[in-house]
Amino acid sequence: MSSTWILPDDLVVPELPAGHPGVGAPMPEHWSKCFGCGDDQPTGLAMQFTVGEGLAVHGRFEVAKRYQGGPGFIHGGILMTAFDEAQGMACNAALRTAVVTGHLGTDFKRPIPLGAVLEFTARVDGVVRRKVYTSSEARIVDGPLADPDVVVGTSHGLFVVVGHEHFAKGTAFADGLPGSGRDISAV
Ligand SMILES: CCCCCCCC/C=C\CCCCCCCC(=O)SCCNC(=O)CCNC(=O)[C@H](O)C(C)(C)COP(=O)(O)OP(=O)(O)OC[C@H]1O[C@@H](n2cnc3c(N)ncnc32)[C@H](O)[C@@H]1OP(=O)(O)O
Repeated sequence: MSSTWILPDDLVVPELPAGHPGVGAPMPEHWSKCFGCGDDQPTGLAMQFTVGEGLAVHGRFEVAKRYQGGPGFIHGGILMTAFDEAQGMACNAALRTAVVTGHLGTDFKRPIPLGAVLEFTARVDGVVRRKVYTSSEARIVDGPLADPDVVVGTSHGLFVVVGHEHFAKGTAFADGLPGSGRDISAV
């Protein structure tokens, strides 16, 4: 069973941005302190991304023991976090602008064991004004229960393009600030 997600009739599929790197090119973290992709966030997922076909990206992470929900399996909120990050990175690659998550819906299709290496394929399906419609699926590609033909989870999300003023509101509470080329990046 899967939840329903209807794309709007006025959806516009964006062109690839100029200078878009080729399929397989590594994508840097968008910020070193990000819980999803940062390399300076010790409890985070440290997801790693590469450019996919068209408006898609691929992301990976290994399910560490600290991400346990029920005994032996990933916590559902961690899987949603990984989908959030993957779909946000797809927006970043396709549009090269800052976005935040407005809505995210996930179908949990199979239990995912600790130690599994998950691969996510996430893409931008289209844009309406500031709204960016995205989708993603996850597979276990290594470790326990690995089977790249089985989709273990799917996600649909609506991201919203925001300006710098959105993040300016958070600077007083921030743990570090993205300020250099290393700290924050587009593809
Ligand atoms: C994360 C840090 C990144 C830092 C650096 C970024 C650079 C890198 C760039 C990219 C990489 C991305 C990788 C990140 C991955 C993780 C992302 C997250 O987890 S983000 C955290 C969770 N999300 C929030 O905290 C949003 C909280 N919500 C808000 O701030 C506002 O509600 C916001 C901005 C989403 C919309 O507010 P308004 O006032 O600007 O705009 P209005 O007019 O309300 O909405 C615009 C359109 O969107 C629709 N909309 C808004 N929310 C919706 C919803 N929940 N469902 C359906 N439609 C929604 C509205 O109906 C409207 O549509 P109509 O154009 O009129 O048709």
